[in-house]
Amino acid sequence: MDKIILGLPKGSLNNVNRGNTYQLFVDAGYDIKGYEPGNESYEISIVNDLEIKAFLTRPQSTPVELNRGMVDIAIVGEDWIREESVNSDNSIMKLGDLNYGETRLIVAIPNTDPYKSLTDFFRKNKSRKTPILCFTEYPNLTRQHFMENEGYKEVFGDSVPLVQVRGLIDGENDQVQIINSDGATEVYIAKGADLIVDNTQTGSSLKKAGLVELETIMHSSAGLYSGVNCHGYKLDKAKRIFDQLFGAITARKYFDVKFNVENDLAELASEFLVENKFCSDEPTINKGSKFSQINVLIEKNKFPEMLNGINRFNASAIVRSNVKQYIK
Ligand SMILES: Nc1ncnc2c1ncn2[C@@H]1O[C@H](COP(=O)(O)OP(=O)(O)OP(=O)(O)O)[C@@H](O)[C@H]1O
Ligand SMILES: O=P(O)(O)OC[C@H]1O[C@H](OP(=O)(O)OP(=O)(O)O)[C@H](O)[C@@H]1O
Repeated sequence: MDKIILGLPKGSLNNVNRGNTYQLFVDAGYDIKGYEPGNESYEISIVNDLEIKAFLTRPQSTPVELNRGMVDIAIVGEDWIREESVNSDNSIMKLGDLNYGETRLIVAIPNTDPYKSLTDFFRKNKSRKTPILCFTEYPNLTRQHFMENEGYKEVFGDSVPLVQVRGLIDGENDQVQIINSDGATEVYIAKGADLIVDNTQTGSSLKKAGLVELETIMHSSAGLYSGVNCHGYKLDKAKRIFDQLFGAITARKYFDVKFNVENDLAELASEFLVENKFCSDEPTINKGSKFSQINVLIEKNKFPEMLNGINRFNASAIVRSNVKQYIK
């Protein structure tokens, strides 16, 4: 049987301070080699799951690889999937969101500009002689967003903004030019651009460049996606991989807590835990000669409240551990 081919992201989605995909695989129980952040190889091995063959992919190119069947599944930000899908239907399917690598794609301008919105920007630039320049890594989403903007429609109607990707130029409205950037997009404002469209996470890059957000185009986070070749047993396998990864993500929100109460208080303590939803289905009770050990999986943010609550049952030997995997 052919192995399922998995694309793993290079860049921010495998950066210890941003979206540590490597750590996610480790936490999910995969013995993964060649994908350590900052030291990735092009071929990555998952030693304890030989049904998977993994390659490094650049998120920008991942949708193309999924659409052409070069990889069967991949982890990538939704922003790149949408950028690829603007002008055509594709066969990429989202297996599920992984809730990290969260960014927003935004339109930004210099913080000294007077504009209140993109509509305001287009209205106030109606009569200018020079073209409006916008740099971005996401020219398709930018063009779509501009064409849906009230101000753009008022000034330019249905005329399609010009898009330039290196030597390739498309579109008719050369008064609004959207130019492809390969990174460090914020800097284009200092070099003479009017607008940029870029993703932001903490906002520090925008601040450093003296820019402010005008509006949000979309929210993005990392997800597992399948491509044109992912059918039958590969799709089943893909779903199992997603569950295993998502189990590790879910587990990060939980503690595994054990404590002792005297046997005659065990039932009351258990009822208290169920009533307050301080457990998954129900607490597990291990009865000893004098004491019962009670075990619950509890959401981290509920732990302090639970600790207060179990005081009344004279809880002792309270042990709290992190959870590595929780498939609900
Ligand atoms: N600061 C960030 N924090 C978390 N995720 C981010 C951040 N910046 C970008 N991302 C997400 O990571 C994915 C890849 O981003 P991007 O295309 O900017 O490449 P990159 O991570 O900078 O790597 P490269 O060096 O290959 O360009 C996108 O889906 C994006 O939303
Ligand atoms: O809001 P922040 O926390 O500052 O993060 C956002 C920045 O991170 C990414 O850039 P990256 O540093 O990967 O460099 P790049 O622009 O060259 O892609 C992204 O393109 C933004 O510029």
